Amino acid sequence: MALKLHSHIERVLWDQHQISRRVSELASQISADFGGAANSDSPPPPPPVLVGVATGAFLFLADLVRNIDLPISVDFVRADSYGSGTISAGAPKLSLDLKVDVKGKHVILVEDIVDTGRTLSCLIAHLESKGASSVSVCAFLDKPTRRKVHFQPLGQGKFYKGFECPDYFVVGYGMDFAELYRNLPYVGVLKPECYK
Ligand SMILES: O=P(O)(O)OC[C@H]1O[C@H](OP(=O)(O)OP(=O)(O)O)[C@H](O)[C@@H]1O
Ligand code: HPA
Repeated sequence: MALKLHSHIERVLWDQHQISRRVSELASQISADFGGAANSDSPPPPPPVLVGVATGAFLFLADLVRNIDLPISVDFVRADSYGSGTISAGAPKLSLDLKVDVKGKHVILVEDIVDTGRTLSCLIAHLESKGASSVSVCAFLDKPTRRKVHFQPLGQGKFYKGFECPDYFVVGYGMDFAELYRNLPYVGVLKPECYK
């Protein structure tokens, strides 16, 4: 395998400019939805807790929260199912739990990618069991053609999506293959020889 990172990429699907534009649109949408109407007499909803799904969401979460104009909290969970391969190994296991108490709070789960839907389905159920009053999902990429498990946001929660992803195993902007390529600033598809 060649040493230079970018030479491993066959095709870029979303570059840095497209990513940053879309992330700021998502952040504006969240700020508007959770900020309350400027001309309303009713109090704004309590600020949400943004929960990043480690490890893949780390860059998306960092960019998203810096564009949200509300006093939010940030936390992490981890649910492992892919190991070092490209196929989901089945039911995910929670291996890192929340620090923040989400009881009675609005939570936004921040994901890099939704594929089979197993991770989100497991995490939404977990947050419900912890008493969250709503759970929204903000996923940078959605691969709907791969869905195996239907999940639904909890309560008044919404599903915010960055881009719809074709059925490729993608890397970059937090997403890995065998724990590599997370540091690519764009999303791309690896050259076939790099999947070995
Ligand atoms: O919809 P699903 O089929 O459940 O797949 C989506 C999940 O898979 C990846 O996580 P992974 O388990 O690979 O861990 P990582 O975030 O550490 O890369 C990705 O970050 C999502 O969390
Ligand atoms: O396409 C993908 N890339 C990286 N991680 C993933 N987890 C599910 N799908 C993917």
